[in-house]
Amino acid sequence: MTTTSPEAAAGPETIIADARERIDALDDRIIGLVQERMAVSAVVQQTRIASGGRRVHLSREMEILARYRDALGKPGTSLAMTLLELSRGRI
Ligand SMILES: O=C(O)C(=O)C[C@]1(C(=O)O)C=C[C@@H](O)C=C1
Repeated sequence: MTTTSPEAAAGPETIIADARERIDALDDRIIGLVQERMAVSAVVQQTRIASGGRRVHLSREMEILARYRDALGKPGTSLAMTLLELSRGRI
């Protein structure tokens, strides 16, 4: 008797449509997390500015860039730069 996985039985169009649904759901969650990150970052920046500091904290940004690069390689650095730009605006 041969066994067939549900994926193999489904056919390529169904597999692709199902996977795209999962990708859309993941993107919704990622966008929500980015928006949450922006809101939390705004709290940090506003608190620092209100106590006489600057909006930007470069050594903290270096830690974040290194974290993303270590996890995702060179494109991770670009992703972290985009997240930082979304969170604190352009510098
Ligand atoms: O961690 C901080 O001190 C922040 O202000 C947050 C944050 C960030 O979005 O990660 C934003 C601006 C700073 O330049 C560094 C980091």
